Amino acid sequence: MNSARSKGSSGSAGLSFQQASELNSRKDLLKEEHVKYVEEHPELKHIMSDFLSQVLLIKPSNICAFARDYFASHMAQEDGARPVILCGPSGVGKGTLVKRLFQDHSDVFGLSVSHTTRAPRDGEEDGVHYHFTDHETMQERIGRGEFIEFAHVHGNIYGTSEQAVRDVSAKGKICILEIDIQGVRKVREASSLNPICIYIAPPSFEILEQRLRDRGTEAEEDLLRRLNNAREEMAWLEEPGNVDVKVINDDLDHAYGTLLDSLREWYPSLEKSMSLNN
Ligand SMILES: Nc1ncnc2c1ncn2[C@@H]1O[C@H](COP(=O)(O)OP(=O)(O)OP(=O)(O)O)[C@@H](O)[C@H]1O
Repeated sequence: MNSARSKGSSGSAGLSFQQASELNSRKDLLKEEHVKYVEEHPELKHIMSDFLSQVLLIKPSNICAFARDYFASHMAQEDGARPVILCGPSGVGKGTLVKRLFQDHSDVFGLSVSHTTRAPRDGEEDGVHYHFTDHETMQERIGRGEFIEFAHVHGNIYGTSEQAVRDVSAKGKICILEIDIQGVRKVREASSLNPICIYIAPPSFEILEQRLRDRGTEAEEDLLRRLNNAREEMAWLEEPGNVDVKVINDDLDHAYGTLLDSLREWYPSLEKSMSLNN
């Protein structure tokens, strides 16, 4: 007994010193691998903490049965978490509505991380603020059709990759995309993202122009260019089959309510998280 206890006191009963140190090295290696895996899969923490919150909230008497139902429905939702595109002419209020969605339901919705060829600024983290890349790689990936939209701005390229959208779904969130009509066409025709496309429409062209003028962010020439584009864009968006739903942004509260109602129809499971937040 005594000798067993004394061997056991090193934590490696019956092992030679060399075996014990090999075992410890393997344990350290395994621990490192586990930490790396968890860091590479932030969705794991999200899924587990979400599950725990639900258990604590509902306090089911049969936790195993609850876990079975929870994960069955959670995973079904993950598979079907189609991204949502908000589209419409410049100045219609897309940004205003998206901002409000995130203020009220940041746990439900997520934004994709864009790629850029510009250098990181102080405090910017790769994979968090942007995916930083170089011109050559970005051009190659654009050529392979990996980006749902991209733009050249001041000598740099910015873009949204399909993978960045899938990463949001993998974290259990619904990806909200605010992209232009060309991006919408591309995503709908040439990708497997299968987005829900919501057209945010102005009550009238005159009101659209007034909003752009009141916003005061564009010089006259740019403003007229945007209005000119808006006519074509709205004509395309009005064509049957090009969008899934149209929300007229008349009164902001009313439009926001209609938008939430539409989202609830596509994502019945949102009802619970939304009512918890209100
Ligand atoms: N329902 C509304 N009633 C009155 N003003 C509104 C309404 N919705 C948005 N606005 C205002 O209209 C202006 C344009 O809105 P916003 O910037 O959100 O448009 P946008 O569609 O995101 O434009 P862009 O595509 O150019 O970024 C803003 O000044 C905003 O405060």
